[in-house]
Amino acid sequence: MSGHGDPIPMMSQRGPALTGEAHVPGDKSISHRSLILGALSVGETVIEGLLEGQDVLDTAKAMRAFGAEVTDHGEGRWSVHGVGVGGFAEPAGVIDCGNSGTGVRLIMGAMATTPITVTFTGDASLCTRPMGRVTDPLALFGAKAEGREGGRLPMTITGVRDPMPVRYTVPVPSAQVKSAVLLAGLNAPGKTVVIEKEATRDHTERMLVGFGAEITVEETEDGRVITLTGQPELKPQHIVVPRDPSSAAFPVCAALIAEGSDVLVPNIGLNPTRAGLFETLREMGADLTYENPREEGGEPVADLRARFSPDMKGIEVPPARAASMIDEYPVLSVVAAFAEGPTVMRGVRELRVKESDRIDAMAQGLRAAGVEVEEGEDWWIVHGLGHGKVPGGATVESRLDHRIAMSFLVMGLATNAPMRVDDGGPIATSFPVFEPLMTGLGADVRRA
Ligand SMILES: O=C(O)C1=C[C@@H](OP(=O)(O)O)[C@@H](O)[C@H](O)C1
Ligand SMILES: C=C(OP(=O)(O)O)C(=O)O
Repeated sequence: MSGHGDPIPMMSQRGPALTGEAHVPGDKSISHRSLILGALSVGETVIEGLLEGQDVLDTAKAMRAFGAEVTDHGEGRWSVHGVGVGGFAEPAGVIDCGNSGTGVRLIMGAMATTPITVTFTGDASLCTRPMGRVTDPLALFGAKAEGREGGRLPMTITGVRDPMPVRYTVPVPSAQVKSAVLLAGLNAPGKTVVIEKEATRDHTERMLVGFGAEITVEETEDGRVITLTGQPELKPQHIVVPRDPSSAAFPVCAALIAEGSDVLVPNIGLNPTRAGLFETLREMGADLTYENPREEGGEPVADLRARFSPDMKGIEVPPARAASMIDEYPVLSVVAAFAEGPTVMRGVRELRVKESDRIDAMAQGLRAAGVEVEEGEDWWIVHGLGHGKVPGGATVESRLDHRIAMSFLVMGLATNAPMRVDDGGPIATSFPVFEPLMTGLGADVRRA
């Protein structure tokens, strides 16, 4: 999907307290990886609870183009009949990853050590995002990339027949880059080593273990050292995708700011590489509890209970926590507007290269809604006004960015005047049931 349909203007406003249960969809990161690793296995992988957002559907389509048999059995149950490591066929057409950075970067890694030539593209947002961070390490294996200036899509990658294993220190905190190198390393002989100075989400490492690869992780002074032995035969898996903490963030934050609310968000994966937002909210004084904590599929899981929290205080978010909540800064900045005093967010340069420049998109929308924001290249400060004091009444551009659209629609549930976004269409990339889920809690969120 390189284009989007007509814009879908949406609005939200204060209404009754939010109550009830919010069953958010499957985790987007794990859904992409389930399809890709399933396609690289020999035999049939069954996936339950796959996120059926457009980003993941585009990855499913891509896996079919590489020769895997991908079947939708209904109600979130999918199967992938894989072609094995090194078994990708050359696709007949261009691989269009739509809006998805994760999709395009992981698939580039997965094909780079197979001798096929593949052209990748995406929508107007994805075509502005940097791909050099992935094609640089893929070149070390011997893959060649030709794209637009600045390493932008559309881009053609020619995979290498006799790849060399690599040792690579990831220069930016990015699970997508780390994962692309590991997926490329799957079809290189010997040991591929990836070093990350800051821990990022570790789903690829955990899932590779599940699929039967030989992979070790050592915590050292230089960071996390991940060693993968190439050319395994990956064994198909039965995967139950946990619910997405990044989607849970929206009903949780809505409940914290909307008067009188009490919402349960069951079965949320609390892998420490993903749970930074919830820790931050608790430090701000949010009434957010983890009920029924347990382990499922080797991951910590709990039911999140969020209640209206009128007395939250702004805090300095530890920069070391950034990677574990990188997609949650937009909605955190909304909560920060309703807390007392400044919330300081540093070490967040990566926010500038997401689906939009998220610091700029949020800062402009928050200012239009009457909230003071300061910003620098890798930091920003939201000056919270406190509960009941945020004016709102703005129309904000969502910039082809689902998280910007959802964040401002959450904001409108507690501002003095309604909030509008020019296009809620991108929400379907990660959280297609956002609108019915929020209205099911009692929120006044609608197409306008
Ligand atoms: O690996 C992943 O599944 C993701 C990694 C993160 O991106 P970066 O690797 O660019 O930080 C995150 O923002 C994205 O939503 C999903
Ligand atoms: C950054 C995101 O996704 P991606 O990089 O996959 O486009 C996101 O979902 O917030």
